[in-house]
Amino acid sequence: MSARAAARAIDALRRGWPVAIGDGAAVLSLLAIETADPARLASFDPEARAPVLLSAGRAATLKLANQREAATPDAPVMVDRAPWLDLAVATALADPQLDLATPMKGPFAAIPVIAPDLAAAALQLARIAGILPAFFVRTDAADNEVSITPTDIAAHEDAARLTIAARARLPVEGAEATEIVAFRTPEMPGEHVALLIGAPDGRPPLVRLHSECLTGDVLGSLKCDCGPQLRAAIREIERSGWGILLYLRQEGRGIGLINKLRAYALQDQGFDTVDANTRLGFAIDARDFAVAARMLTLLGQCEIRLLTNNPAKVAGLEAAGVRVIERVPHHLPPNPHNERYLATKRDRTGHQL
Ligand SMILES: Nc1nc2c(ncn2[C@@H]2O[C@H](COP(=O)(O)OP(=O)(O)OP(=O)(O)O)[C@@H](O)[C@H]2O)c(=O)[nH]1
Ligand SMILES: [Zn+2]
Repeated sequence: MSARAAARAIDALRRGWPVAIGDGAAVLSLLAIETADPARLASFDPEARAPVLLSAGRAATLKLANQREAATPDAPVMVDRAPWLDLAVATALADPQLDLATPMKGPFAAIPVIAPDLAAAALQLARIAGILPAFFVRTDAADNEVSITPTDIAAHEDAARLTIAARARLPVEGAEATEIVAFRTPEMPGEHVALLIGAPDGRPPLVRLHSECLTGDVLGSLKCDCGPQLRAAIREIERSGWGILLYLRQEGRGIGLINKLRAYALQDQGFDTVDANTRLGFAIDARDFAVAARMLTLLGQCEIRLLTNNPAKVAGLEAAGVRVIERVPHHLPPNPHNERYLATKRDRTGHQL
């Protein structure tokens, strides 16, 4: 297992360099479409034979000729290479921003996915790297390519590797008796933090899992309810006597800031938050709440009350061994810009009202 391999692979993909994923039995060599250029594509695939790896959500959006219904939007699909499928066409396949502007060439045909486990790992790596989940693929590795295994990628998001790195007193607005605890793993670029608010009194703590939202938390975006929810959670925990706010670096429900902003651009075209993620080729919610469970466990809290409207957070914590004895609703008044977003969460992602 090499964490270094995953870090190098992420760096390579973002720079437009090829990466090989192998598991001993097979290898897939990948060139990310978002960061490729024509010269790199030509040297990666001189005979223009490499098929395109996409996610099922993207393939369904593109109405690929023989695309079978896949179980999840982030499952792998491969598209046969045709001579006219050059980088510009591949970019239109990868990037939904162009869907309404570019009349699709085609017909595109799906082929059986080569090395499905490796292909799924490749899409996961794209999400971690914050790039569009779309690649040219070859089934051999070139010399000098960064090479990586699915285990390396899994280690990158392995909650068990999380440890406490620092803690300090941090009076915050609305809760002056607060301590901040920062966590990290060797691999993860973003540090998760916990605010311990008030003093433990023997009762299970009131806990809020807050996923990072730069636009809402910091910039005051009205498109979502994150900023007000964050500040209200601190006040409510303080009022309850004591509890914990986990600030999880899961920007954009785990797809990263750039891809979230791509989803916002699709929302500007009329798609809702669910369809925008699917059209980009990501799961509707890519977060893994095992990381939150691990943080609570490291803080010695295995039984909690949870401030949320999202049953998936309850289920995620329970599955990772934290008992949620009560779900406490966390609603804030809507504004004209986030009404539709909140309605979509209620109607399509199981949020409770
Ligand atoms: N991909 C994507 N992410 C979004 C969008 N709007 C907000 N987010 C992200 O969604 C997350 C908000 O999550 P939370 O408020 O913690 O959780 P929740 O699932 O709404 O559940 P609650 O606990 O009921 O608030 C943050 O990571 C935001 O960046 C969107 O349109 N697309
Ligand atoms: Zn937000």
